[in-house]
Amino acid sequence: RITPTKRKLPPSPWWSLPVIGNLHQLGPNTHRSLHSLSLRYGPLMLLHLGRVPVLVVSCPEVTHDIVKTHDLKFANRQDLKAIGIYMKGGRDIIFAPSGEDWKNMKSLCMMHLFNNKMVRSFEKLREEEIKVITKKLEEACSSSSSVNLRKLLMTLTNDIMCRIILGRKYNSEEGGIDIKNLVVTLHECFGKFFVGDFIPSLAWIDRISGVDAKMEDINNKLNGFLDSVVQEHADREESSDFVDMLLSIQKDQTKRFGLDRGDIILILKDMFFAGTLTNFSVLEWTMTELMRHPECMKKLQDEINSVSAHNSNVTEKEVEKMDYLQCVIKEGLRLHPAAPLLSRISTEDIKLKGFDIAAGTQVLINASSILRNPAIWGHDAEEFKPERHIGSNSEFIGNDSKFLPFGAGRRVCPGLGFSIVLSKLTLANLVKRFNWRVTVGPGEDDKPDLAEASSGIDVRRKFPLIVFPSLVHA
Ligand code: HEM
Repeated sequence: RITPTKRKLPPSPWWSLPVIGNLHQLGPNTHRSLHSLSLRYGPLMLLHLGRVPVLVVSCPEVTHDIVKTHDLKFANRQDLKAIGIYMKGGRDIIFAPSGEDWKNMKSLCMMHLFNNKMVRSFEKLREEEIKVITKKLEEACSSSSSVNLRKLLMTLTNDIMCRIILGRKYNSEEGGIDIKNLVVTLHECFGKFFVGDFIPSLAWIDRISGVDAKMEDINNKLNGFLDSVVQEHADREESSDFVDMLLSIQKDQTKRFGLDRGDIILILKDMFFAGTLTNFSVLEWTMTELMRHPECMKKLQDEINSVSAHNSNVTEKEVEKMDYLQCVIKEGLRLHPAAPLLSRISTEDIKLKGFDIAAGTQVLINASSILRNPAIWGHDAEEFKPERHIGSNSEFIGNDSKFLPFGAGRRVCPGLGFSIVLSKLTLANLVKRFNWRVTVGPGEDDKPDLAEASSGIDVRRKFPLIVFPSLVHA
């Protein structure tokens, strides 16, 4: 290990308090506070959150070192109390340390859910569900009533995921438990401040304040619900969805890699936990930006109409020909990455940009700060400008460390292909069929706001996007 006296440490804010360290310098939107601090202390900055050293990275060069060059040494994520409650000692994909089990589970999801062929096979299902929401929007148009677009998009993405993963929809309209409400509450619990994570000697405060118990409670509810769904599948003959596939692997004794009921529940929980809020949030933010930039909305409408001239819904084949749509989605994700902070932990002592980083240092890559950096994106970095992506080589997969809305390296998001197809199809249909306003009639300031709210993991609009749609060809 590097001896403390010889260490060259990254800059730290000078105002660090006893016991809490730099905790008081973080506001409710952590990615924003970290960005402001990095403007003063540089793109590689060491904070002390209570007793925990946290390296904050806000530049693509060091990000590349972490997620590519030294990927193996940064392959694990930080260990938090909420994660312990979520995993209950089991094996999952999002938080588990990288190793054989994690690799097998991730490959299993890639093979049976997220490879290109599987993603394409869900085309009809996606188109059916999009028709359901366009019908609801048409009804709102005819009665000139407002629509909570967040609620609609959340239902859409959740219904699609439920059908693909669990075989049918689980929402309040279908009766019974609404899985998305459980997932949203679980996310909110992750966003709560667990004192014990940073000041272990004060961990008792979490028990008294009830954050532990609330998280345990919601986690148990979600586990219980998923367990009952798995049992329903185990009790029937037919085999058609992802749960059936997981159960068949569990039964197959010849497989090198075995799954038990706890593993199956954790994999399913991961899919909903990682896929629910991210998907709708990207769509809600992109619609927000399009409504704030009518010239971009018009350009997108023109592209969609030129490729998809008929009167019915846009299809996936058509969407693939739309270059500007791709730029719009990239720009939406650039300004509003659903997961603005990528979490890692160093497993060995290492040098980064000449600084000594000790093993066990938590690392937060501030993807959102990199995605808005004027030195990278130009003086108009804060502006929504899809044209900046025309001819760009930055792919969603994380080949370019300045554009990492889905992360990169071995921990890259496995659901990205699925999400991009869904985002494109949904957006194309919403924009082709409807005009959008935030007020009933022509208003002076007809623009949705950009206020953010962070749950600690994701960043969504602070207030749901309430809109008045009208039919384009009315
Ligand atoms: C627009 C939608 C989405 C966005 C923006 C997004 C973004 C991300 C990001 C930034 C990460 C962290 C990557 C890293 O640390 O390098 C991640 C991880 C992950 N995502 Fe997504 N995601 C989306 C949709 C989904 C969906 C639909 C699923 C599954 C149904 C999913 C499953 C996962 C899983 C399992 C991980 C953990 C991967 C690992 O640790 O190896 N995501 N996602």
